Amino acid sequence: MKIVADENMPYVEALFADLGEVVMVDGRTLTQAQVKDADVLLVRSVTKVNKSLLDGCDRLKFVGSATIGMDHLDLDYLKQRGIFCTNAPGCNAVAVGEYVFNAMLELARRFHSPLKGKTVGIVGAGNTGTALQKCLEAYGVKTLLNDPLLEQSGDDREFVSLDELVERCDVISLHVPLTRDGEHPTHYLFDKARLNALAEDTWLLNCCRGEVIDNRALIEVKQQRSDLKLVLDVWEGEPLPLPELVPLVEIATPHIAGYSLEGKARGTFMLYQALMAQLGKQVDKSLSSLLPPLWSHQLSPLSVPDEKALLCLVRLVYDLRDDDELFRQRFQNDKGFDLMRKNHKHRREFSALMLANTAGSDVDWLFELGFSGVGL
Ligand SMILES: NC(=O)c1ccc[n+]([C@@H]2O[C@H](COP(=O)([O-])OP(=O)(O)OC[C@H]3O[C@@H](n4cnc5c(N)ncnc54)[C@H](O)[C@@H]3O)[C@@H](O)[C@H]2O)c1
Ligand SMILES: O=C(O)[C@H](O)[C@H](O)COP(=O)(O)O
Repeated sequence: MKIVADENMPYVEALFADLGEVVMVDGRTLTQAQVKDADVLLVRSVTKVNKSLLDGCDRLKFVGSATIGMDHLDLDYLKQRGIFCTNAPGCNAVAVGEYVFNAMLELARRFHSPLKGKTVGIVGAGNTGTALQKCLEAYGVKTLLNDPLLEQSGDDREFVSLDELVERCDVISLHVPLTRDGEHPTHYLFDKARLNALAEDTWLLNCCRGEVIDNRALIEVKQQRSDLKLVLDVWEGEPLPLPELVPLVEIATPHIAGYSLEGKARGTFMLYQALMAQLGKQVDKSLSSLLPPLWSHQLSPLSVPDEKALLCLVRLVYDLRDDDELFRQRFQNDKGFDLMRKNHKHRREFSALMLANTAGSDVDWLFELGFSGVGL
């Protein structure tokens, strides 16, 4: 069996080498010739899997994407060809939730405007939106949710309309798939009119897909409104964001919100499980055996952290300012965006940090936030 896999997918050798020949490729530039004799194709979001890539790939039986987004996959074509296709929903939800929470704490510190006390609107309350909601609720921040599809499906959380969310929230974070059809398309969901409707001093964060915001309109609006604060991890036209937009953004990163070591490993492992099921084989490897152990050092908070101390704790796990700085230096270099993603130093999730000696102190909410506790 020949398995062709994106080189930005960790643990492929460890999980798939028993099953056949593994060939690692650059997913962005993958060609038909490289996939021609593959039985299994493992991709990330940068590979468009469609007729022009797969025409003539007669042996292909399995396509797996180690992502939640599926907008790069031509599902109708794959179905028509009878090629099994799967993705990895939820694999990077914690990573995205923690990235966004982290970014909000950074904005709060930079603009002397505490996160505690604000109302945060979450547009799209699926895996990543819910992970963010969990962090915010652990910290005691009020959230409003907008998700017409979940609302219609009977999800028992409380939902509001997008107009109401925009009107009532101090902070808005986007967590929807990129869709162009159906009753609730998300392409340019934040167009010029909606951007203009944002309340004064709104913080707008986008970690889902660049095209959910009209980026040209965003430039125009932001040039008129210095009160708006932006965090963008995703960009229209990736890997070439509009260069005028980057300096207008407070925190700018190259589509790495989901790039925790745990998140990427979960993505590969979910594809391994799916392929084993397709082959009728037993899963004989475990995710925990692949991941490095939790950090051996433990931290003993002496008192309940205030927002500044919480940010220090969060920065200890992942200092978002490093990626922001690097991105500004490199995004215009040849392949700068993709190289930064390829060489991204895997960050851990909050759970890698063990908090000790917390008995008796009022810090249970830190465990709700995701940190590990000795003996928990
Ligand atoms: N930056 C990153 O690294 C990164 C990582 C993970 C996911 N993503 C992107 O974020 C998206 C969301 O990820 P997820 O794991 O939460 O997906 P998910 O499918 O679990 O949740 C998406 C939610 O959005 C809702 N939705 C769809 N259309 C909507 C609309 N018009 N208005 C409001 N809600 C709507 C859906 O009902 C669903 O509940 C993915 O599709 C992917 O494109 C980016
Ligand atoms: O849809 C997702 O899950 C993420 O956007 C995706 O994982 C980002 O990483 P990539 O697949 O582009 O490496």
